[in-house]
Amino acid sequence: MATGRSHRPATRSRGIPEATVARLPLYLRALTALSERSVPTVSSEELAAAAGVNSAKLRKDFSYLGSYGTRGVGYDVEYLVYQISRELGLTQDWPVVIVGIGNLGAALANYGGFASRGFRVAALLDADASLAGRLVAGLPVRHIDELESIVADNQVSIGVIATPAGAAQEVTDRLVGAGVTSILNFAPTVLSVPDGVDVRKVDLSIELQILAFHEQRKAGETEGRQEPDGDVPAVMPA
Ligand SMILES: NC(=O)c1ccc[n+]([C@@H]2O[C@H](COP(=O)([O-])OP(=O)(O)OC[C@H]3O[C@@H](n4cnc5c(N)ncnc54)[C@H](O)[C@@H]3O)[C@@H](O)[C@H]2O)c1
Repeated sequence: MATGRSHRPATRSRGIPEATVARLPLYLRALTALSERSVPTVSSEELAAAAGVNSAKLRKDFSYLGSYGTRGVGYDVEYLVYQISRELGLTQDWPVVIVGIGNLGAALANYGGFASRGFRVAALLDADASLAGRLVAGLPVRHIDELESIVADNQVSIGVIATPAGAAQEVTDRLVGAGVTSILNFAPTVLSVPDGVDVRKVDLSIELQILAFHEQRKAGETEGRQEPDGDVPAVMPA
């Protein structure tokens, strides 16, 4: 979910809808798995199932890329990997900085999936001077006061925030002031950013709360089925 003050259009350049953009990484993950198994072609139905998407939607999404597949053969896996990677801007490297190297920041720094997808961790930054110089995932933690020079020297355009919520806006302002235009925010707070800056928010606790909601409903349905006459709902509606 994008947050912040900036109003982003519903479609991106070349008229690709945001909803399609959001599914491209799902197709890419499924296609990469096929590519690793040296599978040359894939049908829209197979790929849709692997990506967890409806196949008509997949065909529509691929039509925005100008990719229609070949009847009876399907889509060329390698070419589609290239096309989607290019569309997502993954054919170039994106240096990122991670700010806040506590439990989460260190776990993110150790996550191999960034580098393998072209997101090079340029620096790890923290306000705690006692952490400076400590190696995390092979990189020395650097003091937040170095943020501006690191962003400029490495042409960083993506910042990852893993600080406590109370520090996240201040860190955002510094990142934006230094020239960062995309932020991945793990802190549980809404960030304000100027136009032209994209913010994506990741919050596992929100995902868990949604699962809790579904669990509660499932439990209610099961208990409801167990009622002898089924008249009395196990969970009273709010
Ligand atoms: N999105 C999620 O799913 C998810 C999951 C876990 C944690 N979190 C959030 O991630 C954040 C970090 O959690 P944690 O457990 O790693 O906390 P932590 O206390 O272990 O680490 C926070 C780090 O941020 C640093 N910091 C504080 N202010 C700073 C500033 N102004 N500039 C730079 N660094 C600063 C601290 O020195 C510390 O090293 C919290 O906001 C937490 O709520 C989110």
